[in-house]
Amino acid sequence: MSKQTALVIDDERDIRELLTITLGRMNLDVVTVGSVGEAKARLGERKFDLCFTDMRLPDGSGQEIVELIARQYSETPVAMITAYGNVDAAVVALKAGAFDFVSKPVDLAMLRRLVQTALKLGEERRSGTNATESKLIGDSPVMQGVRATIGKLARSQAPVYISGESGVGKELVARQIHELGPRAGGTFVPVNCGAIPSELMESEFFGHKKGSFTGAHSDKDGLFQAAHGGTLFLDEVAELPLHMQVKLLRVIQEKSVRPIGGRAEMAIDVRILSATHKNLARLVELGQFRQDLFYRINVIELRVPPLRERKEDIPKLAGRVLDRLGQHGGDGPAKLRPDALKALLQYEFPGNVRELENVLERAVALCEGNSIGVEDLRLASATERPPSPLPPQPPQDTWNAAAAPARNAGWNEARPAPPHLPEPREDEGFPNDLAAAVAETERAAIMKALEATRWNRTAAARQLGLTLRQLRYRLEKLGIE
Ligand SMILES: Nc1ncnc2c1ncn2[C@@H]1O[C@H](COP(=O)(O)OP(=O)(O)OP(=O)(O)O)[C@@H](O)[C@H]1O
Repeated sequence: MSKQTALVIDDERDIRELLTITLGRMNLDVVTVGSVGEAKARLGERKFDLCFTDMRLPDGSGQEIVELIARQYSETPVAMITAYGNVDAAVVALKAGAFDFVSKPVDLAMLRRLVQTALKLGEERRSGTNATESKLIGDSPVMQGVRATIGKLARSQAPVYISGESGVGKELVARQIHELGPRAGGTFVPVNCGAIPSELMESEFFGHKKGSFTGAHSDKDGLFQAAHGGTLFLDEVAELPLHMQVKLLRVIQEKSVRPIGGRAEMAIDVRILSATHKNLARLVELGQFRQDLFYRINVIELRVPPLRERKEDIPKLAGRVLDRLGQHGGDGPAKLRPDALKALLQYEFPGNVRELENVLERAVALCEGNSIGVEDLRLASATERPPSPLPPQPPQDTWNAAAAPARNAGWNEARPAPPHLPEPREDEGFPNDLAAAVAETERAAIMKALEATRWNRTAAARQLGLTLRQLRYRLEKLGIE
C-alpha cells in the first residue's frame, strides 16, 4: 500500500521541519509549502490524506485553505495550527470545517493522536459519497421507505423537519439529504440548538461586527454565513428560546441575516433541515414553540422510525458496529453468540441505535475470547428499565417513512461546541500552555459527566451536548480509557 501523504502549510521553517520529522516517523510522506498560493497549487495536483495549515501566511490566511478544502477536497481532514493563545481562530476554523487545531508550541503526543484520528476520519470520508448511504444501515421495509424519501427530499430545496426518538439516526438522515442533493458541494453545518448558551445564540447564528458588544474583538461570521450555499441542520430545534424563534423566522423569510452591530443585511442561501426528539406539534399547542416558525421549518416532515419498529435491521447494524469496534483492537471484530443476538432482538431499545452502539461497545470490553454472550450485553430487564422518555409520535404526512418510505440528523460533529472555558481573570494572567489548559478543562468536564452517568457514554455525551462519536473522539484524543 502506498504511503499516506500530508501537506504542511507554514511559513516558519522550524514548524515545517518539526512536522516533517514527526509525521515521517509516523510513516507519512510530507509535502511542505510556505504560502496559500503554493498550497492551492499542490492541492490541485494530487490528493492528500491530511493537511496542516498555519493561520497567518504571507499571502493570505489558513482559514482560506480550510474553506477551500471543505469545499473542494472535503475528503482531506485539515487541522489549523494556531498561534499561542488564539482560541477564537481555532473555533472559527472548526466551524469552517477543520477537524481540529494544534496550538504552538506543538505538543508532540497530542499531535500524534490528532494524526491518527485524522487518518481514520479521512478513511471514513473516502469510503465514498456512498459512505453516508452505506452508513444508513437497514433493509427493513420502513428503512427502505426512509431511503426512498431521502432520495426525493434531496432533490427538493424545501425545509425538512426530521422527527423521531432520540438516537434513531436523525442526524445521519439529515446528512444524507444534504449529500445526495445539489448542495453537496456546500457545507453541512449541524447545530445543536440545546448546546448554545441563550446569550450567545444570536451572535452564533448571525455573527457580529467588531465592537458590537464587550468581547467582540473582531468581525465574526455566524452559523448561517458558514452554511451559505449549503445546509444548516438545526438539531434539537425545540430547545430554541422564544426570542430566537422570532429572529430565526425572520431570517428564513427574508433569506438574509444582519450580524449583531451590522448595518447591512447579507443575503444567504441556506437550506434548513431541523430535528428534535420532542413532539413539536404538541409544543406548539402548549405555546412553547411558535406556530409560524413550525410551519416554516416543517414544510415536509420525515419520521425516522424507532429501532423496535425495524428489529430485522438489528443483526446488520450490530455487525457494522462490531466491525468498526474491531478495527481498533488486535483480534478483529467480536462476534455475537446466538443467545446474545436473540436477546438483542427481544430488547426494546428505548435509546434506539445509539443505545445499541453503546451496549455493544460495553460488551466488547467485557467479553472474553472475542465472543459476546447474553451476559456481556447487560441489557436492562423490563422491570428495571426507566419509563420510556419518548414523546408520542407526531402525525405522519405523505412523505412519512412509516406510511411510504423515509426520514432522519451539531455546534458538533465536525464542529463540536467548544468547551466553555471560564474567562481568565486579568489578575490570573494566561495559562502558559493553552492547549494543555483546554485539554484539562475538557478532561475535567468529560470525567464529571462520565462519573455522573456511571460511565454510560451515551448519557455522558448527551449531558455534554456531544454526539457519542464526538465524545469517543475526545476520549481517544485525551487518552481516557
Ligand atoms: N440506520 C443507521 N445505520 C447506521 N448507523 C446508524 C443508523 N441510525 C443511527 N445510527 C447511528 O446511531 C447513532 C445515533 O444517530 P444520530 O446521532 O443520527 O441520532 P439522532 O436521532 O440524531 O439522535 P438525537 O435525537 O439524540 O440527536 C450515530 O452513531 C449514528 O451513526
